[in-house]
Amino acid sequence: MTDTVAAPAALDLGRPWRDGFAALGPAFFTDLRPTPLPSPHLVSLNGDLAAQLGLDPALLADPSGIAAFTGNAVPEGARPLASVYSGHQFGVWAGQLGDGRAILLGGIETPAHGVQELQLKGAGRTPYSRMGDGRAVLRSSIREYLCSEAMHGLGIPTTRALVVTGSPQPVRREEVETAAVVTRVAPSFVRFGHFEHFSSREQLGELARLADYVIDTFYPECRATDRFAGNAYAAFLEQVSERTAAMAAHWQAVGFCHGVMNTDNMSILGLTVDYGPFQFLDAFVPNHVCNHSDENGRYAYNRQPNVAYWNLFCLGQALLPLIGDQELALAALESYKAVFPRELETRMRAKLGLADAREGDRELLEATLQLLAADRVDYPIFWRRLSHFVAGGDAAPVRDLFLDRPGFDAWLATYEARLPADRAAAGVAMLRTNPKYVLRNHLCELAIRQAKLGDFSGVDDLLALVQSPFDEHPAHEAKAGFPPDWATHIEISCSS
Ligand SMILES: Nc1ncnc2c1ncn2[C@@H]1O[C@H](COP(=O)(O)OP(=O)(O)OP(=O)(O)O)[C@@H](O)[C@H]1O
Ligand SMILES: [Mg+2]
Repeated sequence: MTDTVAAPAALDLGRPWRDGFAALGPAFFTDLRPTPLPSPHLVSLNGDLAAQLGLDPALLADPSGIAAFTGNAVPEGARPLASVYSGHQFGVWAGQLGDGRAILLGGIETPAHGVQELQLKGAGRTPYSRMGDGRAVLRSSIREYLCSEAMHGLGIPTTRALVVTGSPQPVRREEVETAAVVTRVAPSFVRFGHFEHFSSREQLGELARLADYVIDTFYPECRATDRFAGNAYAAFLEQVSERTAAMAAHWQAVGFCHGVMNTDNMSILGLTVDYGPFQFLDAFVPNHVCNHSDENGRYAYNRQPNVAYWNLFCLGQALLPLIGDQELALAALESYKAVFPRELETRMRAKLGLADAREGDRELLEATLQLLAADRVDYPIFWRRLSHFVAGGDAAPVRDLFLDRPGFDAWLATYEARLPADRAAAGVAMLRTNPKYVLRNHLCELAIRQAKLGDFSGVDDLLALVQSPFDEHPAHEAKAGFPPDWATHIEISCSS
């Protein structure tokens, strides 16, 4: 008699699966199953998101759930696949890339959020892995999981993260680490790079098919537009430009550095996607570069808005065969230049507690940022302390952040004169705009160190904090404080 190991029963998520991306056909992906990992275990489960998706958290955390979200068993009804895309990396055409370690399970119908796709990141090699091992390490998976939810908690469009599982399987990076899989959730994982792929190969039928799918599913208003002489593809480019502008404005306002804004990491839905070497600013250093692999500082914090436009330009070029007229494509991209500054001003005005727009606001904002940059003031702490001051507190905790006290006093006088009459109300609004808890690098680092020792409580604690970043969490006061000195020495690279 031979030993047979019974395959784990396929998990039934209890939600209908919908063929969205998969219906595009085989030119767009390769059907394949994830590669199993040994002895999988739960690292952290996002119960809030599970509930929003209509999934039973207990089911996800039981052995069949862990097997499914590690890629060891395919859920009933899912159709796993890896998609092909191309892209510009660090400003250079990189040719074909694709999901080298991400496997899409498919889309599920949710009770309140339409169809949401589930994707496993780190689920094994695919035809697009090139030299890679198809894996993600525990460290980077925890960072992605927490940051997705931190962005969502801040109201920033993003892919979400449902669960992280880990395995003792060694994975070689700068040192030997262990494997993990993060399950991401989004209405679609289509990137600019998907369009660039088919356009660069002059596969115009596929290009149109992809654009039509994305427009009909996510931008149906483009079909009925009277803009651009009714050109739906130009209207689509304009919509994507506007969403990307809104996303970039959010990033700048909150002090988020993405780190790898390659066109293959730009979502066609304007979601923040691919959390690798990201960082939330500690000190306000406008040209801060968070990715240690980015030697030329292409993706520095203050370059992100221009890079987003550059990336949109690549998308525009890719869509040109469909739009059919270069002038129309350029006109569609123009919206970025109008929407980004408007969105940024709106966000920054909210951070300052200014409900309405007035003459001189731009100068006030410029002066604020110059003062912060000159003294490399801690960005989140400045805004939070300012919020408390406006809500009725003392100015001293804000003033203490600056070396240039006369400069600060002069700024404060201008600012106070501009504040609305109802300062208390402005202060309350500011406390809901300027987060107390930000997923700083050192907080991730501490939770990761603990997780590597098998204790995942630090991950769960941080998840709870970043999911309600504007609330007080008295037991975690220290996590709202200044970063320790060692935080400046944390080196985050593309290695993940
Ligand atoms: N360990 C790996 N194994 C296989 N392919 C990889 C690996 N790491 C990255 N890649 C691939 O290299 C390309 C660029 O990687 P990048 O770091 O932008 O993406 P990623 O972090 O893997 O994934 P995503 O963009 O889906 O979040 C992508 O095609 C990606 O799939
Ligand atoms: Mg990527």
